[in-house]
Amino acid sequence: MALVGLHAATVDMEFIGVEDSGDREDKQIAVSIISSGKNADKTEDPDSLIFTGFGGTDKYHDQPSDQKLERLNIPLEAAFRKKSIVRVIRGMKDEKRTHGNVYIYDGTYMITNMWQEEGQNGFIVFKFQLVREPDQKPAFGIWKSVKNWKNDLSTRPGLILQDLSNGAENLKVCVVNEVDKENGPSLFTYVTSLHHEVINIRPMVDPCACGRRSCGPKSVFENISVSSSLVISAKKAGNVARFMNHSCSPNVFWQPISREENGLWCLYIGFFAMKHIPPLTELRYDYGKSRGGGKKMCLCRSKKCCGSFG
Ligand SMILES: C[S@@+](CC[C@H](N)C(=O)[O-])C[C@H]1O[C@@H](n2cnc3c(N)ncnc32)[C@H](O)[C@@H]1O
Repeated sequence: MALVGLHAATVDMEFIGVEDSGDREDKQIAVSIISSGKNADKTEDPDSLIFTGFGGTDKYHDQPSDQKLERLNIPLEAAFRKKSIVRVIRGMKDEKRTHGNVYIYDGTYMITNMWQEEGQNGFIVFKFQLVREPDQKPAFGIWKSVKNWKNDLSTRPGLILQDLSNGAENLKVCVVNEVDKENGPSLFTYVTSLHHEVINIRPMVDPCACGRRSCGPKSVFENISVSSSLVISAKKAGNVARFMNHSCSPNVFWQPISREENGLWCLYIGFFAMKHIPPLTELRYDYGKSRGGGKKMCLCRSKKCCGSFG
């Protein structure tokens, strides 16, 4: 199938992608749509939407005449009749943006129904009902939920505590358990900086031997051995990173990093992305395994899960 066109239909950012269907009867079939979420497109249900057909409008975006089964309504009708899959991008107003919408790719849908009805101006419009295919990760639905939670955090499912940081962080750190009845850590202090004993690693300045003027001094670390039993523990106190879970298919990795603070070098644990991480994805790293295999049963549910960790 060759991609025939991606057509802009109205200024509300309603697009449909159309392919040559290879069928003599149905020359073109809709393969993707962008719904602006404005006008008559119903967006309350995150798993379905009603998409309004095209046509019947004038340059002032009024609708002075009926929509007909022509132009872009034809490939939509073909996708309905053939029960073919349509990729959907859904738009939503976002208060942080003064112009336009936020658009989110929401996976595959199927056109399950189409009908005609009287539109706002009294003329006939086409309506297409699209239902999201099952077993897909939430995308638009999550975005909508987060918007609702921002307005009223108590509506968030599994919420135990609204802000674990008690105002110490700019954004609230919610404690949520959607899995079982456990109530989260009882003896835990939220801290935003590392509480540590001074670790005596000092950089020494070494003049470079290359002789070039532009070349500055070299910094080398004083070769002292840090005790091999050095432990950074977040058991009783820590920040949000302390709640990151293990995964056998992690999206971040950890690394010790040293940072100078008031002339002293301090060790931290830094987390770095291993791949592109879409918004609202849980950050998880590989806890590793002790020799002879992990001691805890792993519930990471990734395809590559090896059953245990720790
Ligand atoms: C550093 S805490 C992570 C935060 C923890 N989920 C919590 O609510 O406090 C580590 C503990 O979380 C649990 N955990 C983390 N990842 C897990 C996984 N993939 N499977 C099962 N339990 C896990 C284990 O009980 C582990 O000892």
